[in-house]
Amino acid sequence: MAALSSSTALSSSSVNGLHQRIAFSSPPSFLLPQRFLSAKLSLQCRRNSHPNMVLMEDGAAVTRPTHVKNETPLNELNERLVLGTSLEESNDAAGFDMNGDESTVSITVVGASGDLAKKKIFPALFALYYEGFLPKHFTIFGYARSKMTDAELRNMVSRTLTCRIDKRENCDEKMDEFLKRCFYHSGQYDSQENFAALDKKLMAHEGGRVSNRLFYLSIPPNIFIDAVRCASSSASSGNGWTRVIVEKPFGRDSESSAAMTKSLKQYLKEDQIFRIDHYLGKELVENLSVLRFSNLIFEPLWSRQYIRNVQLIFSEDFGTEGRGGYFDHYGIIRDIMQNHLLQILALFAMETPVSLDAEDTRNEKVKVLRSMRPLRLEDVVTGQYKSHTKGGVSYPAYTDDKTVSKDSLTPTFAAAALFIDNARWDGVPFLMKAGKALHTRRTEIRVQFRHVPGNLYNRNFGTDLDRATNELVLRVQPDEAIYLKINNKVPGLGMRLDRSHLNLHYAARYSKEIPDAYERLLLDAIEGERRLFIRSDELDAAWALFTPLLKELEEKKIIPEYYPYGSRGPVGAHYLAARYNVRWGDLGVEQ
Ligand SMILES: NC(=O)C1=CN([C@@H]2O[C@H](COP(=O)(O)OP(=O)(O)OC[C@H]3O[C@@H](n4cnc5c(N)ncnc54)[C@H](OP(=O)(O)O)[C@@H]3O)[C@@H](O)[C@H]2O)C=CC1
Ligand SMILES: O=C1O[C@H](COP(=O)(O)O)[C@@H](O)[C@H](O)[C@H]1O
Repeated sequence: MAALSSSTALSSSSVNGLHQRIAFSSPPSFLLPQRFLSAKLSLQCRRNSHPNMVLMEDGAAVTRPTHVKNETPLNELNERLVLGTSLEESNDAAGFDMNGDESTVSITVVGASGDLAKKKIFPALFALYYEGFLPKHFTIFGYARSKMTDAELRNMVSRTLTCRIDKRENCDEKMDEFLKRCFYHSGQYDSQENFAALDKKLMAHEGGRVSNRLFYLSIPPNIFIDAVRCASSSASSGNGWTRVIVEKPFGRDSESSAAMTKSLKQYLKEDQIFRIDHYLGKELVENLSVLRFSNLIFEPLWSRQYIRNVQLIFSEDFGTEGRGGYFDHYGIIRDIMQNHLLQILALFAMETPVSLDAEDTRNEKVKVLRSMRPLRLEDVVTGQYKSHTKGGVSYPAYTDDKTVSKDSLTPTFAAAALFIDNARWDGVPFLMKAGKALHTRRTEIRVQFRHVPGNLYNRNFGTDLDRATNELVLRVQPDEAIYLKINNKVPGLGMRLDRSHLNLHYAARYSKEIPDAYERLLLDAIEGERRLFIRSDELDAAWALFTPLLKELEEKKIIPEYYPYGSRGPVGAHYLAARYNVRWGDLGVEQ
């Protein structure tokens, strides 16, 4: 923050490096990044004599990747904590010393009375606490204009907390302990005085330790900058790190996004800004790189040579109920495509990063985004849901929402064809489809492969050869799964071919509940791991692709294709796909 000297900027690589771990489970040996460093693990880490390997409680060997630069021996880190160091060094130490007595982490949820705070942020913080991922000394503050006492905040938060389905031991006790660490401060978002009063309370809780502060901006975007300005001048840490999580929307186009970045950078350095895209915290999205880069059967196929098209599909079976005011200003392209789906696309299509370090991954994402063609109007179909009655139940039209104008042309559905003009992906259509009020709630990545050349079994497939190609599906949600459609012989004396799924169904394979995306991202922000957050040049590249299209849609007042609430969306999406010789994978009988 402006008030912070340059020495408060976090030097990321050493912290990231220490927290980036690879776990090898028992046979079959499968490579998984296991980045979590629980308080317990830090302790074990220090006890272990081998600098690169520790044993988890479940017996898995956990190693620190050898590529990590600037690794600081653990005992040296501890020594530095005790001896006192420059701010930058204490940043590293404080970030790592999750179990130590010397540092604290204070998390301030700005906009604590709001929907996102209740629905996602407090429950995620509790889950982290329950699992032992929060440091020994932490405090949570809610900040908003609403008048509330600490007890009222705790009461509000307690109604949102649940225990893991797979772990319920001591849950009530843990909730009580957690709630005792939650406090509330009422204030205006543009008041330095109010933030200064928050600062005093934070200091009292920090008790003279190295103070690390995380502010989560869970407020509407028009007040982001006020809040950052006040937090920076009146409530940033004096001797540790200060980080700010910023929620989307990051502007509405290239210009407004650049203006927001410029304003944020008046008060924060880029490495203090954690722009969140919660899709990057989803388990299956994290697994995308693992699947691709750690399996020989996939990595060599990942190009135009073998992949015919890629589909990124997001659908929700509910409308904008309750969020129409926000949504009408943005529409589905800005709400889902320009961020969530494009981020997945970038991860999918990027070249192999030099390492798992945040900057290496983000560099590759920027490169691939900058190799993409800006969207053209003819490659996009938009839609808006209309009312529909089914089984005696009436479902509203988008424009029935009182906060939406009756003549709104805002798309609640869009399908688009995107292209990456580089050697790997030349000519491969990347199709995106996102919609609200559709027939199902689902997010998936579909990879359709080419035909086997000169396939011996062509005549056994019948006339529709498309049906015989392989398809890899990553079902991000719900009911996470990765399955590969293959061709096999139907058992028996004849030669009949069938399509089957090789299926990694998470619920069947793993008994552990999958953490919510916000848990992963909050923990990353606390640990200073930036890999899953959006860097400003990524954001610029993402907006550059969509801004001309968004302007054209609005200037030409393009009328969306109306589709009934609960349907599969506009038929235009099929024509668009057909133009590129693609069939949407989510529509067939056999999905
Ligand atoms: N809700 C969701 O599911 C998602 C939200 N987001 C983003 O997260 C952020 C927070 O979202 P959400 O919790 O839904 O937002 P809310 O509309 O619930 O606002 C959060 C809090 O901000 C304060 N606030 C609201 N409007 C104003 C205003 N005009 N001026 C000053 N203060 C205001 C209110 O607190 P008080 O009056 O007490 O000060 C409110 O409780 C937004 O940027 C949103 O775009 C992103 C993804 C999903
Ligand atoms: O960012 C957003 O995401 C939600 C969907 O998130 P999910 O994790 O529930 O899939 C979407 O409903 C909302 O419109 C959008 O702003």
